[in-house]
Amino acid sequence: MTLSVSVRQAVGPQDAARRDTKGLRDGFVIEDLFRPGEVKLTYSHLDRMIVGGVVPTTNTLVVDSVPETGTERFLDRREVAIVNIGAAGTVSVGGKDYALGFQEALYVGMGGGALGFASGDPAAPALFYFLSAPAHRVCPTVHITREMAKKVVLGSAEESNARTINQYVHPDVCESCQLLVGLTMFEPGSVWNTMPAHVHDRRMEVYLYFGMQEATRIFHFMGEPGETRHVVLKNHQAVLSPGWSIHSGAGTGRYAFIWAMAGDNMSFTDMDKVPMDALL
Ligand SMILES: O=C[C@H](O)[C@@H](O)CC(=O)C(=O)O
Ligand SMILES: [Zn+2]
Repeated sequence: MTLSVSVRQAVGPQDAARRDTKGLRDGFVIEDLFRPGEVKLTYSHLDRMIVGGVVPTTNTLVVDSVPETGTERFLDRREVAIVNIGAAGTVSVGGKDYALGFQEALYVGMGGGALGFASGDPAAPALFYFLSAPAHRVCPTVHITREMAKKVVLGSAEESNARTINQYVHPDVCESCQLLVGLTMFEPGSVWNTMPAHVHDRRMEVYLYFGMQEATRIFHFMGEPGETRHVVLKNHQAVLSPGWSIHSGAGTGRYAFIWAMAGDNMSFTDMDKVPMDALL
């Protein structure tokens, strides 16, 4: 089977607070996204976000019909954003090809048609990170280059969190219905993301950590501010964040991450900052 879908039901805060490590990981961590020759999708019931990895090798991989959506074609009532975190590859949308280099993205609007994924070199495949949310109108397909991203510089070396948030799918860069997607990169030696932490009950969020050495680990903090837990993540693992949960991590070495959100509004700055005193 080249396309597989696993479903994650929503987990509430009281349930999450009682879970052990395995229970937390089963609910929130996506461990195995990028398998050569496969499309691996996770259908989350958090705002119905679909999170996946597509790694074409010798053959083109196609995403066109996914039974879990209950629609004839995958994009009939959905939009998708694809970010390439591997070697050069091509995404075709309804027959039109878009060459996507490292850290380039493609937004495809509702009704875009079949998606085809190919790698330039099967021995050094593209790694397509795939994010899809329900959509209500057609927005144009946009190839988003690294230069097009809107850059927000945050943090400081003293706080170990000097970083740049590159906003890719964002109202100032590329129109979408629900999806907000970007890529956060760090200055050398800075390892903390999103601290002070925040929540946004209006939107879910998912982080994909990448660009890490084999031995590097992320300690990702989640949970209600007064009831925090951590999960330990390796390179290329993702973690789902419900609206009630903080989402902040520290790496034992260099990393980058892709954040993506879907939900009730498109306002990136609509966050409820969590005072440090509220964290327990
Ligand atoms: O709601 C927005 C998200 O949590 C991220 O954009 C935060 C982030 O990239 C960072 O602070 O490093
Ligand atoms: Zn957030």
